[in-house]
Formats: sequence, C-alpha cells, structure tokens
Amino acid sequence: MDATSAVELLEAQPRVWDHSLSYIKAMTLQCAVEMEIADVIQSHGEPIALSELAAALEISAAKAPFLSRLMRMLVHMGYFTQGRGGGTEELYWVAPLSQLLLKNNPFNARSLVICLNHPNVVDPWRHMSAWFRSSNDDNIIHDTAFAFAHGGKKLYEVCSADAGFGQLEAFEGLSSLVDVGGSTGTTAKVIAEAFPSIHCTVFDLPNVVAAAAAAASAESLPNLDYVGGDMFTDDIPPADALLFKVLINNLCCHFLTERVVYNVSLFS
Ligand SMILES: C[S@@+](CC[C@H](N)C(=O)[O-])C[C@H]1O[C@@H](n2cnc3c(N)ncnc32)[C@H](O)[C@@H]1O
Repeated sequence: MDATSAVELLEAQPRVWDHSLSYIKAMTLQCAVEMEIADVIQSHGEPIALSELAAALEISAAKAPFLSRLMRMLVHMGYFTQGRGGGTEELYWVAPLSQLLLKNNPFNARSLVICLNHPNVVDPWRHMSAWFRSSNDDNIIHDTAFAFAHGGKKLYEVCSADAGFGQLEAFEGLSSLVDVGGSTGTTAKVIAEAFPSIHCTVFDLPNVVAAAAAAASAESLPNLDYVGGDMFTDDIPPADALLFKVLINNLCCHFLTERVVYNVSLFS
C-alpha cells in the first residue's frame, strides 16, 4: 500500500463510522422529544443543573450519568446550550432550535420526529437490500420498499391499521385540510381514507376539478370534496391546514408567496 492510499484509508475510516452511526442523532432527538426535555428545561425558568434535570425527569441516580451523555449530544446537535455559570455543576438551557420541541409551540415538530423515527418508517430502510434483491415470482408486486417491509401494505393502510402511528402523522389534530393544486385528488383521497375524521378538499383549477370529481364519483368518500378555483384570484376554502404538494416549485414564487401568505393569514 502506498503512502497516499494509506492516508486516504485513514481519512475514510471516520467517515464510515460517521455514516454507520448517524442514526444516533435521530434516536437522540426522539429520546429528547419523548422525555420532554425541552419542556422541562424551559419551565424551570433558568439554566438547570444536571441533578435538577434528572430529578425533574424522574431519572434514577444510577442512570443520571447517562443523562449527561444524552445532554452532551443534544448540546452538540444545537438543541441546548451548556455552561457552568459560577458553580461547579454543568447547567443546561434551551437553544433556539429546541423551540421546535416544545409542546406548547403550535409549530413544534414533535409528531414529525416521532413519526419519522417510528419502526413503521424505519423498517423499510432496513429491508432495502432485500427489497432490491426480491423477485416478483410469487406474483406479489411490492413496488416500494415500504410495501415490502409491511406485507404489501401502503402507507395509508399501515396508518389505518395502527391507530397510534396514524395519529403521529403530520395530520394529528386536524379536522379539515385543503390540498391546493390537488389535481386528481390522489393525495387527498389517501389522507381522507386514512383519516376519516379529517374533511379533505381538493382545490384546483375548475376544469381539472370537474374532471377529477367526475372520475371520483364512483368511489366517493363522505369526507372528500372538490372545489374549483384559481388560488391566485379566488378564495381558497378555509381549513385547519393547506397542503401544497409539488406546486410551489412549479409556479411563480413571488406571486404565489404573496397570495398564499395572504390566504394563510386569513385562517390563523
Ligand atoms: C404538478 S401538479 C401537482 C399535483 C398534486 N399536488 C401532486 O402532488 O401530485 C400542479 C397542480 O397545480 C394546479 N394549478 C396550477 N395553477 C393553479 C392555480 N392557479 N390554482 C389552483 N391550482 C393550480 C394544476 O392544475 C395541477 O393540478
């Protein structure tokens, strides 16, 4: 082995370690969300010592040293700050990033974190090589690794079968949703089927909606309807959430932003 390849090999090694262990960040974040660490520190009102944090989280003394490691990782990831103040014990405080972990922040990403780390979502990645290698000889076409890992089920079928997982979706707590530029309604239909308590509206140009509604009439869902209009000039129906999927990148951003921000502000 020549000197260059030895150096390259040496430099490559930590990268492989980094890639292999990168799940630690996701799992650390999930742990922080589940334990509500940001809420506990914020409600303490001032930087909190590790011993106080352990007590507030009801962690036994034997496990407190591991909490220190968890907090070190979360500080490294930018969710908390760490310092000693005037004393000897490490003190932790919330960094701006942890605002997205707070339960009382309506824009928090808690459900997203839990959902994206859920075994239902992670398992397909673990099965990816098996999916690539699998054949369709058994006549079961698993067109995605997700279906392969879930016995042929699609995402909304898994949501329907697993109420806990379904509630973790970004749609938690919604009673209405408008899929703006929803085209034929494929996405809205999946959401309406998976979440019968959410009223879904497909909003698209009148000619698109007319065709989509006619095609869907045979398999109509009670919580799915179609409204025709131009989002730049017509009112988008009010709803708890607006979905813009594969839309904003296709349209004039400046005009769209002005119009949509105006529309969204009407609902907030
Ligand atoms: C690329 S498709 C995206 C469809 C769908 N959201 C999806 O993810 O598959 C863009 C959609 O935006 C709709 N659209 C374009 N301009 C629009 C406007 N001014 N108002 C409402 N819908 C519009 C089009 O008719 C089309 O169905």
